[in-house]
Amino acid sequence: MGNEESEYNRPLIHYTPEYGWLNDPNGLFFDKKEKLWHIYFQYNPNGSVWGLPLYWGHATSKDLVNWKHHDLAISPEKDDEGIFSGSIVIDHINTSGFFDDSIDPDQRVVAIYTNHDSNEKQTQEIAYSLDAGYTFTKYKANPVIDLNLTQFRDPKVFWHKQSNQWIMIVVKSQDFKIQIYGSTNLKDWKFHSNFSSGFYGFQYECPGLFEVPIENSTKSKWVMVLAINPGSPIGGSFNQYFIGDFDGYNFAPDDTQSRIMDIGKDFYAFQNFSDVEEGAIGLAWASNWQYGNLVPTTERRSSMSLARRYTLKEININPETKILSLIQRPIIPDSITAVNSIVKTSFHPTINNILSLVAQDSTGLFDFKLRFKIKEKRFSNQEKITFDILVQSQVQDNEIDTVKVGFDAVISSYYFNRAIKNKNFENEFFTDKLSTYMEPLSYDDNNLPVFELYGIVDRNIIELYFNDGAVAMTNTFFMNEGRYPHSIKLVVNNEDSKFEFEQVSLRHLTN
Ligand SMILES: OC[C@H](O)[C@H](O)CO[C@]1(CO)O[C@H](CO)[C@@H](O)[C@@H]1O
Repeated sequence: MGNEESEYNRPLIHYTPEYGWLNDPNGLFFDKKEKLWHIYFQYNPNGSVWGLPLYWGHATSKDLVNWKHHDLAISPEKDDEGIFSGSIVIDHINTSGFFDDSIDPDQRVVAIYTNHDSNEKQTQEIAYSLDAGYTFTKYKANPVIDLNLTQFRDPKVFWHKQSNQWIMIVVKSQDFKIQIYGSTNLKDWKFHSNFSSGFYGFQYECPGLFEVPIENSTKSKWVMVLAINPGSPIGGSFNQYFIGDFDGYNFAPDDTQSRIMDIGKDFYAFQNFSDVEEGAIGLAWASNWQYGNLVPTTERRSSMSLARRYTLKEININPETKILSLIQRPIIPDSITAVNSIVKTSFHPTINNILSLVAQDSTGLFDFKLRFKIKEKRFSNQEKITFDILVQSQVQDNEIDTVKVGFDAVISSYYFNRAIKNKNFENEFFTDKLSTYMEPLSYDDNNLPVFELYGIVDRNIIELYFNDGAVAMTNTFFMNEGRYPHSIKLVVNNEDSKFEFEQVSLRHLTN
């Protein structure tokens, strides 16, 4: 690993720019010809804070964890302007007329983005690429949609085969309207409808609409995603989503439920990839506008989340009711292997019988997977029956920094704690304790409740997936200068722990 100071808290497999500021993922697409993933992103190359001029940065990957940086993809015309968020589609049948037969149908790349001009006016523009997504030419008749507004942005476009048209999902941000437009050629757009629902917060941002397969079924549903910032129930930025049907003109939600995509503090501006060969894959910006510009990394600020595969499944939210929910599973290639690990197929922890994986010459990359049952179903509410996974730094100046995730069997809830006394970072909005109630994933033959937990730690970010992706929680954390994860421990808090682990895997990983 890069041992220089600025690298100790730079994630290994979560995308970060080489230098500068990154926020929203943009233009995510899969090049089917090259089998290559492309991410673009909101990028300030001139400093590690958000600022104009703002560009589309660009990176590519064959496996969604090893990224190759490329030159700026789309640039504003003036230094006090920004190429704000947007998306990319592959215009296979050349509806736009931008391409000739020399361009492979799987590489007919058209970007749709918000141009934020010096008067703060926000209009929707398009640009096409004749080299499969590395350089772009702006459409000579831009903008393609101009409502003379300053809060009108973040177009997510896709081909809706059922109604044979391009669909744009874009927000009138502070009017709390998701607007749906249609087009046959990406140049001329017709307003179809508005959709408003869920938490309003201060403003809508980064909307999206994508089809998600239902597990163990041939059916799928449409998922509308919507970013809110500020105004998250846990502070600052978050993504909510709605499940429903889409006919090419109107989105009809199944219910009035607003569902939260990721209950952590650092998962924002989610976008799904265009032209994925099967299913639904997406990722988000792993930070929060409350403190994103202030976190104690210097050369660069923030990273993307891991890419995740999305499905829908009915999950119990209480003993009586199941609801259809997004299931998220991180995409981790086999090239990520264990340097050392502790794997058990059955483990009964006690206060003195713990598991501790210590990495020599740590990469800072770890994961853990637990499947456990609780041996009793009734507890007095004065009891404390918990286990903890402790992610700890190396000892430095006789101190050690810890991030932990645990489970309390009495209230059937996971908890997370990233409270670290960091001399360089103190922020009132950097919420350090989070939790979620979980119904059991299943019950064993003796009707004992079974739960699962998967976590991946990558130097200064931890992604948690509860009950096989039924709930996800993404958080950054900042250990003191030079410190980063060196060990993982599984501990319990009482002598006769009521936990029976059917599976424990603690791994120190290398990429
Ligand atoms: O100054 C940017 C402001 O904080 C916005 O709320 C951030 O907006 C987003 C969301 O993070 O970032 C983009 C711009 O970088 C914009 O297109 C998108 O709506």
